[in-house]
Amino acid sequence: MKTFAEFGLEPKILQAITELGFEESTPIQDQAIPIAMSGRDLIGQAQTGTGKTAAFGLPLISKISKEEDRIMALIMTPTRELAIQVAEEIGKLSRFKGIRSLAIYGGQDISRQIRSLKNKPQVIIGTPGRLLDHINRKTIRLTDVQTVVLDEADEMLDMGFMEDIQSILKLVPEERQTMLFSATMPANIQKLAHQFLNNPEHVSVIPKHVSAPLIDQAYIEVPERQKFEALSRLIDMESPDLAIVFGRTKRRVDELSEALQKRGYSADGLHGDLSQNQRDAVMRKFRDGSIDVLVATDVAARGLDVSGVTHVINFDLPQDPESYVHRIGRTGRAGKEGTAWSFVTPREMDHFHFIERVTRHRITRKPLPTMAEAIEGKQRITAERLLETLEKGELNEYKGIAIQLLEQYDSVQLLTAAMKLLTGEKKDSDIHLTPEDPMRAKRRKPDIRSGRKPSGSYGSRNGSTSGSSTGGSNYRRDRDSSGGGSRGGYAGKSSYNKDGGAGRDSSARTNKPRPSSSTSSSSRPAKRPDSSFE
Ligand SMILES: Nc1ncnc2c1ncn2[C@@H]1O[C@H](COP(=O)(O)OP(=O)(O)OP(=O)(O)O)[C@@H](O)[C@H]1O
Ligand SMILES: [Mg+2]
Repeated sequence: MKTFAEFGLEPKILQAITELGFEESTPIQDQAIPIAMSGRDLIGQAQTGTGKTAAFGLPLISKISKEEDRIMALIMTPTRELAIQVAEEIGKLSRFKGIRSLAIYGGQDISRQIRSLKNKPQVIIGTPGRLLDHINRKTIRLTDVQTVVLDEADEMLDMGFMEDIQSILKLVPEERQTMLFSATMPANIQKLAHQFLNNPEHVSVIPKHVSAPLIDQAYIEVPERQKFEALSRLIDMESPDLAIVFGRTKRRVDELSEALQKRGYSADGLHGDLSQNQRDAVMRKFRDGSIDVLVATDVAARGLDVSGVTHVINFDLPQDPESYVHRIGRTGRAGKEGTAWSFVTPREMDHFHFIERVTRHRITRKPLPTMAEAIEGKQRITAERLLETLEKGELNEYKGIAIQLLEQYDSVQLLTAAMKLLTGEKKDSDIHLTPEDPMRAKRRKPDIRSGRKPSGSYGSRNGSTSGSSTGGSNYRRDRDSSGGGSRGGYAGKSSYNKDGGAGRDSSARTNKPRPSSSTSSSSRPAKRPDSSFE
């Protein structure tokens, strides 16, 4: 760990870092910042929540002059919410230096973006489709770009952005610096690296486990039809400050957030079929704590940094181990602890063990919380709220009536009644969730059956700046070989697309804003239940 001053960053940037409360650099920052400052291409891998944004953001900002009136740096992200968040972090880091940055993403009024572009931002943070749209309209020119970052690089590849990225990078000068970052770097990232990077340095601070160390991981074996009861008991028992619940499909997210609301939880849903205004509103509510539970598809799995998220719950198991790592990584960030729970139906045990194996983490099995534990959890919270109110004081207005009541009734009984009222009865409303198909174990390739461990992306290159990730994650290779990226090696894959479409009516799907360019949409494999991220 270093102090940021040791990187030779200018005072105005150091001032911003101090203001953000960063005291020491994180390991990925230690390793990546000097290389990035030197101008070399870089592939950076480090656990979720360990400050990769600043690792690429600080060197990028330090190279740009305030006087520039051209786009000097381009950061691409797979989702809109992440583009917004990264733009905010870049904004904070460059505040005193006076660098102008702008998020460019689908779903937002394009003429508004065009107006903002007139302010001559030096840093653009965008999703590929909308970027291409601007490029085609000639509202964005990339001919002066010196630095390109692909955040969540493996996800961009996975979502089928390869062609879009190719088209975009063709327009960026070749003598640029290019950096790829993610917590997971499957072997096929080499394809990206090969094409777009020039003799990159690999920085990997993944120790033994790819998942972040401060996350307590557990699973509950539960049949599909009992999942909702399990969820409400779990939330009651654990009383999270903020929780993210991941569902497999958009329909699932809609049904689940509605069901939670019916039961009296403060929850809302996020997925790719909502309008951007709705998406923004949900994220705003979650960030300011006006909802406690965010129910989301994998659109929220990558990169999102919301402080106070104490719990991640995989209501449905994710499709692949990477997604598991990123989903649970929404908690346990920046040195804080977090808890991740996964619901596993009996038929999904093989798939779950596969996730355990690839992530090299044994996940503790826990029993379904009992009704008594759930009630106890709720009562504990009520007692805490009561005591907080007591400590805050300003209770005089209520004293008169309290004294009167105490003269007439037994104090224990009175308090008990007050607690009951505060805790609230569980509303026994009619909850119906459409069952989801189980997530199946992938078909094994011979090299896995022969006992070779999946390697490469989760390797134990222990803090080194090693050569490359050859060797590779086996299951990624399966996925590639089984259908050009649009179909994977997972037996149940075809159902995801079907469910994804069925989640909303087709008019909702056509709402999905697409870039006008023909380059971007048709070639994209619709491999996820919620592929309308960007
Ligand atoms: N040196 C630091 N000291 C304290 N906090 C930091 C430091 N660097 C970054 N942070 C904070 O840590 C949090 C996580 O950072 P960031 O979002 O960059 O993580 P990440 O590695 O990109 O994670 P993910 O893989 O999930 O995208 C942010 O709130 C960020 O402001
Ligand atoms: Mg990140």
